[in-house]
Amino acid sequence: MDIVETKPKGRLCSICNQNRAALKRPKTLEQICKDCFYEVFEEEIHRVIVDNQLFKSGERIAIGASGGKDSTVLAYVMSELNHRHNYGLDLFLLSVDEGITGYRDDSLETVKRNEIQYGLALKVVSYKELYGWTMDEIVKLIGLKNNCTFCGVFRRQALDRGAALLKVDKLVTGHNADDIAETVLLNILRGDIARLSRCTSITTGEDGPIPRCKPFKYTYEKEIVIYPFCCIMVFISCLFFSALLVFSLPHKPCYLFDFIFYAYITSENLNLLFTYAYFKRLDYFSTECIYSPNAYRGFAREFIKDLERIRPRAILDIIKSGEDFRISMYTKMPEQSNCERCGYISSQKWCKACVLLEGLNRGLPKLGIGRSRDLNNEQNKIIKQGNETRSIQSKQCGTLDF
Ligand SMILES: Nc1ncnc2c1ncn2[C@@H]1O[C@H](COP(=O)(O)OP(=O)(O)OP(=O)(O)O)[C@@H](O)[C@H]1O
Repeated sequence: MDIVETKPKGRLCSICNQNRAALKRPKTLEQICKDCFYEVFEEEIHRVIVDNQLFKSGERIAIGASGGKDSTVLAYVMSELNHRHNYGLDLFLLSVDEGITGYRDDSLETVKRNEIQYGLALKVVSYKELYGWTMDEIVKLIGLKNNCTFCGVFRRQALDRGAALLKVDKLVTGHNADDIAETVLLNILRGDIARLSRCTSITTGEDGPIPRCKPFKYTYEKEIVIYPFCCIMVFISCLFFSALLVFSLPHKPCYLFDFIFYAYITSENLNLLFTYAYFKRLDYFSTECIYSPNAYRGFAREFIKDLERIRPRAILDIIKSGEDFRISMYTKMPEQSNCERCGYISSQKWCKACVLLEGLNRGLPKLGIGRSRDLNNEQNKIIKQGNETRSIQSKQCGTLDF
């Protein structure tokens, strides 16, 4: 009996030219099949790891695991590549519990499932344990405005403290290309030259206690995941507009065929929208933080998404511009030393976390908020007073050693 080769219906994958294309890559606009997508997605990350010599065999690596899309995909891809390419790494999941009821408690449940699914040991450190405060308590005191400052500063240190407890050599985070482009733009908008000069580095903190790496530096967020909810919204709105277009024209019955055709095209395009986390059926938590009205970053994000729509390379170009910035020799850069209070790396006498914490403990939470040059005087005052009265008023930092 002759075997009749049946060609798959629809557009073929532009890489293997055999299977039906299942998505359009946001980065390159190529239409490719699922299997080729897995391969190029994972191998691009492997190349980034190898070309930048991110790890050495035998190293212990903590994966900052929030339970969100990026870090879940990172944990999955890192353990896959570790096996496939024999990196010889000892991988761990590290989560920070900020104490946000209805958000972080739920996402931590996801990380606990990932611990079992990927067979990686999990360590959780909490703000309560480290600082004596949960984000719920902080927001009760300060309200929603500026709460991201507390959360961001505390998380950065909490990750380092957790990594020190795990005795790891490096920490990896799921910051993706979109996050990095946003940060470049924000640092330009804020005139923060010190941060601008380091925010595009794939590895940071090499002079500090635990270097951090971003293996997703060149990975587009849209390739990691597009929420099914977004897709459903796209689907509904496409249907709505095609119906509007078709039925607003004369000779309605003649256009019924067009309507069905539009609906078909829409569902075809919808098929192209689902991405890595979706195809791989990864278990991640997909709710935004309930306390995150970070309007300025949100504005930068929207701006970059608009640029990306017109020119998909815009994200990579912004990162490239950030990398190529050269800082004038005459620009005064902050000198790094150590916090006199907790020993954490800092360019001031006290690190930002200690200043924020002192403000919270004294019932003056706004003292730690604001531009750093306005803060120096305030900080010095707090430090002076803090040294005099700390034993009476301060809650102690947690017992975890840094
Ligand atoms: N609570 C946390 N515990 C551990 N790691 C965290 C935590 N929050 C953030 N991270 C790390 O920092 C990275 C960037 O986090 P951020 O919240 O800025 O972005 P995100 O795009 O929402 O990431 P994700 O989808 O992984 O939550 C995360 O991918 C993760 O590696």
